Amino acid sequence: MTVQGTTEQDPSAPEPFGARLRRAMDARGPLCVGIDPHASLLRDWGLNDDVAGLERFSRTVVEALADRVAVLKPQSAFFERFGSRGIAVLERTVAEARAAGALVVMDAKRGDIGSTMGAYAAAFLEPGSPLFSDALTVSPYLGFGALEPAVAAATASGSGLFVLALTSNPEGQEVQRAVRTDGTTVAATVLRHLADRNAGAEPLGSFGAVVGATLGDLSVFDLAVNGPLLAPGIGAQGATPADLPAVFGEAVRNVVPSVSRGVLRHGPDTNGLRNSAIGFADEVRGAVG
Ligand SMILES: O=C(O)c1cc(=O)[nH]c(=O)n1[C@@H]1O[C@H](COP(=O)(O)O)[C@@H](O)[C@H]1O
Repeated sequence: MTVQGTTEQDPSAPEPFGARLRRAMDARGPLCVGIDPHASLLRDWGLNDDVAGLERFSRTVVEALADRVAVLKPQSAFFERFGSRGIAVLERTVAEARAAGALVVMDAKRGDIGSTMGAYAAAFLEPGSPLFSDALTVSPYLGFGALEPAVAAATASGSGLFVLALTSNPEGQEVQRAVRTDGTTVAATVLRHLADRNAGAEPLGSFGAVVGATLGDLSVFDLAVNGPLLAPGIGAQGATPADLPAVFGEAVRNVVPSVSRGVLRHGPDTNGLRNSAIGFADEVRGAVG
């Protein structure tokens, strides 16, 4: 309910993801490290490409980083490839990372018709679910409105979404930069929906966009969605923290740069992982101010 221009908060409502993320970014620096247990990384770490190797890898990343980086982002595919035992490792990874103080963004890129989207929302955004996470990556390419059950679940549980808008891979452009009959691009439409969802939220909305750090000048897009901008592509895909101001302009203050292999290649030594993450976080602070 709105009273004299302020929004009355239900004191029993969970704190929204956007507020929790802003605090974590201020306290720990704006950095997300991806947990992507590639078979090649398991090998490089001296681990077998099996469930035990997956568990050791994920535990090591959580032990090294969950008490110091703002966000950890497990990539579900690398766990799913081991079937139910891999999913069990993912469940433990999420729980242990959250218990150690990191916000967990589940990178599962889900998106389906609304009635099925409700089941994905139940899996990742409802408290009590074994894979409950602070936020989920979702695809709007069945229509932004099809994501409504996830928006509703996130609002109820104080979690968030990161909606694919302008992805870091070059192939994304044929879909995302396609021009609609009204002359706007598909990506601009996704960004506008996000701005609507986040209107009035303080200090930051809970509905973020995924916008690749690899994309060069994005000034034709209105990135002022009052929500976080998850920016993968730093490190292995060639972008650097120094690129962020030129890519994001004024919106850079809401960017959460994301690095996976660029940090993970410094394992299994926990100090190697920590120093790499600290190095990226310092570079981001230097570039963003
Ligand atoms: O949603 C994502 O995180 C994502 C979106 C995108 O546009 N590009 C992108 O690379 N990602 C993910 O970010 C991670 C990038 O990993 P690195 O290239 O190793 O840093 C992978 O887990 C990708 O699936």
